[in-house]
Amino acid sequence: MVDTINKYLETQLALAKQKLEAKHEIENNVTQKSKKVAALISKKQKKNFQSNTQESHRTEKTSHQASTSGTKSSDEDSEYLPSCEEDDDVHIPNLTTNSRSKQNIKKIIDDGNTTLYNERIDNWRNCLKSSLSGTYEGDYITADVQYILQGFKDHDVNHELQNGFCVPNYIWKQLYKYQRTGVKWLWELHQVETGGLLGDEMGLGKTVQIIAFLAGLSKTDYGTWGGLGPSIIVAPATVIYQWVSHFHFWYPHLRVAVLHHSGSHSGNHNKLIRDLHSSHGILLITYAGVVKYIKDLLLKKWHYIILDEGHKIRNPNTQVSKLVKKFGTPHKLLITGSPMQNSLQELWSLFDFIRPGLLGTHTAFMDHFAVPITQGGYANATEYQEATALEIAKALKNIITPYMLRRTKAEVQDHIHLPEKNEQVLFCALTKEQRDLYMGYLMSSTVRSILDKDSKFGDPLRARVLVALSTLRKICNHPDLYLYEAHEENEEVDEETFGLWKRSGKMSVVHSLLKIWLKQGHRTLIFSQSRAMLCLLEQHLQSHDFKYLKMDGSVNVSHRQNLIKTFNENAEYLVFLATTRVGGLGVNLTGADRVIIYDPDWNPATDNQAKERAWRIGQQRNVTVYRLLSAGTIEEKIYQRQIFKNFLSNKILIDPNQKNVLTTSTLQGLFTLEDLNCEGDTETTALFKHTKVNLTDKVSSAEKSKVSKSLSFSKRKVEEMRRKAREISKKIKRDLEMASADHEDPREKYKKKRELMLNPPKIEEPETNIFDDKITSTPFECVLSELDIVNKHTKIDYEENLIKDVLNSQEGEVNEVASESENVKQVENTDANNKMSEQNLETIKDYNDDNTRTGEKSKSGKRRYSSECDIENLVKVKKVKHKKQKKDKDKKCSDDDYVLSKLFAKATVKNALHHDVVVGLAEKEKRHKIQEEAIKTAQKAVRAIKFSTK
Ligand SMILES: Nc1ncnc2c1ncn2[C@@H]1O[C@H](COP(=O)(O)OP(=O)(O)OP(=O)(O)O)[C@@H](O)[C@H]1O
Repeated sequence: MVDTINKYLETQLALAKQKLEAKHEIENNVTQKSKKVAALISKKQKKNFQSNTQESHRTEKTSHQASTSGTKSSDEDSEYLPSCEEDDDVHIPNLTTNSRSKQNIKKIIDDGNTTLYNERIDNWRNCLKSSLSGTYEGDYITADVQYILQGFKDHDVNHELQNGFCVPNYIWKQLYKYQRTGVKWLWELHQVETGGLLGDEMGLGKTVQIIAFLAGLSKTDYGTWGGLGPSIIVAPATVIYQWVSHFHFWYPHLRVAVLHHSGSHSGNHNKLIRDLHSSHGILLITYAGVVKYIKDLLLKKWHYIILDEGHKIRNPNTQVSKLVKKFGTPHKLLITGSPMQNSLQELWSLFDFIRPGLLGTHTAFMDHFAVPITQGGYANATEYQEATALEIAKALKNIITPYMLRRTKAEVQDHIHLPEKNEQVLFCALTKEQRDLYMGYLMSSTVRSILDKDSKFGDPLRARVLVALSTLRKICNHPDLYLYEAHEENEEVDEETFGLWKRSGKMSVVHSLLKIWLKQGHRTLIFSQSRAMLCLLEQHLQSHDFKYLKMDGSVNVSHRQNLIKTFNENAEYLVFLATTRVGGLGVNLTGADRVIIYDPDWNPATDNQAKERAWRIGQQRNVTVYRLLSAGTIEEKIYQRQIFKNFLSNKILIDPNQKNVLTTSTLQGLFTLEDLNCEGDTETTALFKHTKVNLTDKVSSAEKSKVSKSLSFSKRKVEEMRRKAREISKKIKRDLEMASADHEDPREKYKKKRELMLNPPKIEEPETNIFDDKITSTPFECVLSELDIVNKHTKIDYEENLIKDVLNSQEGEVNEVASESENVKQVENTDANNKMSEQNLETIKDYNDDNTRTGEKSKSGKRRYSSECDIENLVKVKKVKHKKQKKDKDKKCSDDDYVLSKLFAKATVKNALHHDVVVGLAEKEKRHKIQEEAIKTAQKAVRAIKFSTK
């Protein structure tokens, strides 16, 4: 035993030495220029830290206010500070200004100005009249006019629902079935005077459902307002005019005014509030606007307050979160496609708005719900913790289900028939220059001060880490974003080479992609976190004569909607450039069928929101999304973190490759530059090997068939091999059980358990269908998948707790059973409390029933869910597809394969992963684990009953 430990330590020592030597060699190869630049930048950063620290001491009081206001960092809501949405951007020289193609975009006009409003209403009435008489020649197309032009005569008839609720026929008939369910649900909530969260996945028409409901309300004589009273919709700046144009299209009758400096009203804002209030209209306002005008808004009574992209109030401590909760009405709706992004606390904050008190006080919720659920999700959680977490999560689901409606695209695919989506992560090679600069910066005093615990830097470590990470990200994007920081004020910029695509690995990939897509006739959305990067991309597009449009924080809010419309309707624009924050939320960009996410965000929801701009209702073509990552760099770590924010599965965390993943939690892990392993894989592709895009499979199908032939076995042989595998795995299990019964040395036991976890024996997949439809269709499960409960996990606490777990495993058993039964009691009580409110909301039951039915269908038809879950199932999906669809898919595959083969050939892309398969596998593993745990919980319950009778 001592021998083994010694041997192990020796190997580790040898490995560490080898690593150190390799590191020295790399460091020696860093050029003098790179070291000099890094030193200069580090010096500047240090100076900034010092002046910032002094500044922050001086303005401590005011900065505290700003940090809790939630407005400064609220990106696109910067209408009062037009271009400060991406604070840490470098201001690079604008070489593009002279030749910049003019974006001649018209404004959308809201109804803030009474004269203009009356003109619009007259125009609409004329259009209606002329369409009815068959002489329509207007320029204002609305949903009712469109309906008449399609030959229908009943546009002014209402569709009556339960308790006299009337929705105009022309709207009702154009809604998808699930949207009708949504409208009914909103009406149910209205009648019981409560708020709700409409959480449908992005692009399923939440806006339309809300407008249909409000239109219905205005047609229904009900309640103190006798229909629809004056209401407020709060939305991010980019989408407020989208609301205007949706209202003007679907329900032109209603007055919709924007309270924002871009709005059409003139004069005092109080006058607008008064006018709008008396005409029972809709006041559209940004989140920043709420903070600014809260006093005047609270002076009036409002019927509805609706938060679009309501996840913006997920942090309960921001000023805006606190202020929106001050409106007195019970009719509060929150709309978001990403209800929970990071933690359960966020869910609490959202529900604290729609139904204050439902989830208790913040402290009580954190103690009794958030903490146990979070603990149960850790890889090292005990069985008791896991079971408790599961039960509490179920109880939480029961509480919130009546007030939350969420449907996924997969669930409603039979209604909306979205085209296919292919999403891949491309690992791009850094250029030589980038590598050199990256290594140079890693050796700089800023990074050294972070890694050196005894460093004498006075400023907070956190600030230094953030600056260093953002500097590394700049190098990943383009060397010039970094080098420009070292520029002296009067230094000339070399216009020939500044921002040149060849100098950045990712930009080279963009260059190749755009060239190919131009030939293939695709149109592209490019998202970047950074405005400076967007400028470099813009310069590139101009020099290659690509027609493009660009939207970032500097574009006037009232122009944004028309910019989007122009792109969607005008195919000559090949590229739409946007910052992820301004263009990635809420808008419809279905004109594009290709999406490039140039740099990843720490929060996976931000990137997910961005990519959903193209893949939504209205998209006719297959969509391909490429996320670009610089291989081996900080971007890969960010991506891993993104994935693990989506992972709740213990099994994934105890994957043989987990060591690599968990190192991302250490500072050292973040400040390294990883090389490819011996198989040519990056860190992430090695982790998710099974999801790797393997072109050779498709390219040389002839060869493949040769190989498969030579490796084929008879059925009998396969059966025999399976039997053997089963026997072996049983034996290993038996041995392990016997070993634990022998009370062997806990260290030895730990080693064995760890070994087994790292190299699990191949056990056949159980036959059970883990995609149990009930689980899949439960909204809360979808939400849970976005819950981050493993991200704080580190390798060290994993290992330490694993040892503890092994040592405690015997004594824990009895205690667990006792305390668990107590826990079950608590949960039962919560269940009972919530039964009352559930009874009132019949629609939700209808919806769930509906889902179960569709689920059954899918079980036998093997149509849905599977495509998101594993590659094998994907093949099956292909097989059952209609011929034409198959042809489309094949075409898309060959298009995408062609693109990838080109990129691989140029060695600009090192590897590619199927993003949705990576996330889908995690989902599958999660459900598998949950089901296993449910079984264990049931077994324990039986044991508890037996135990209690003894
Ligand atoms: N019933 C419908 N008929 C026609 N078009 C529809 C219908 N429902 C939705 N759409 C269209 O689908 C697109 C997406 O709708 P919408 O913007 O309301 O989605 P969303 O769920 O609010 O998305 P996000 O979460 O991204 O904001 C819009 O272009 C909208 O006009």
